[in-house]
Amino acid sequence: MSDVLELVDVSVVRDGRALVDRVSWSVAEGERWVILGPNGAGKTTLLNIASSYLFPTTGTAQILGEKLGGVDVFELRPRIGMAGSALAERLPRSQTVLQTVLTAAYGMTAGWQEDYEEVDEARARAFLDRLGMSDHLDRRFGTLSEGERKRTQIARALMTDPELLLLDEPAAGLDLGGREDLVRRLGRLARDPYAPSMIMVTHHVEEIAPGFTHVLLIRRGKVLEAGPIPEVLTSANLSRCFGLPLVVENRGDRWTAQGLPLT
Ligand SMILES: Nc1ncnc2c1ncn2[C@@H]1O[C@H](COP(=O)(O)OP(=O)(O)OP(=O)(O)O)[C@@H](O)[C@H]1O
Repeated sequence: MSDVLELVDVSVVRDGRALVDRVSWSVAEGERWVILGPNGAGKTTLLNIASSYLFPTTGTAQILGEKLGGVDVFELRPRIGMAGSALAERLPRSQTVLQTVLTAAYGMTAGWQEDYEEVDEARARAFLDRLGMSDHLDRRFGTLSEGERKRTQIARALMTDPELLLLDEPAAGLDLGGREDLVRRLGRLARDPYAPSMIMVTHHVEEIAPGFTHVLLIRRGKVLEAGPIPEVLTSANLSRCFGLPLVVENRGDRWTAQGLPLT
């Protein structure tokens, strides 16, 4: 298996502070990673490097076999699918759901044209169907609920047939039903052998979908642990990561975590 992402001794320094501090991390083809850590730990910073939008201050980052700094990022970016609130803010609110997904095939966030290929439209419809959005194809993106918006974004991220899929807090802001619906859909995607390698940022172990294979725990810019979920996602490691005593439980193929009561 080849690496889709390889960070060696990567730091990102801003105003004299390391947001990400000497991180070495490899993601092999087919792996599905979760990045877990408290607010401000550096999760989004890591994802921004993986998406080629942020270059390390020191260290080297290789994405899909290409070294950041030595490759034209405009050739690299279509190979990476992204869904997250930063991107959602750039999507025009007046575009329909179908248009929102279809424009991704042309590397755009906007610019509806009449001459999109039928084959692209069929693909967009199929991805939206998979994400449970078939009933909303003509709805304006700006009128969607948070959950519908997240699912549209994931369909959009898949549209370019990416080799690496990056999801930044896909379940943030969803109610219980919305979260569980999304986790089921992400689980189906994660278990699909033809789906791209995946990296998902989250704050909650409850949002880890079945089929995800690895977890990276980050705190204050440093990687605490990284490896297969059953080995790394322990009460001791999660307590260290979030800075308070936590009990992690695994039921079936899902995870929960609870703080111990104050004495
Ligand atoms: N451009 C910047 N200049 C200075 N500090 C920054 C910059 N971007 C991010 N930071 C800081 O870097 C730290 C890590 O930010 P990052 O967004 O990666 O954390 P995160 O783990 O994704 O947090 P959250 O869970 O709250 O989204 C934070 O303290 C943030 O305030």
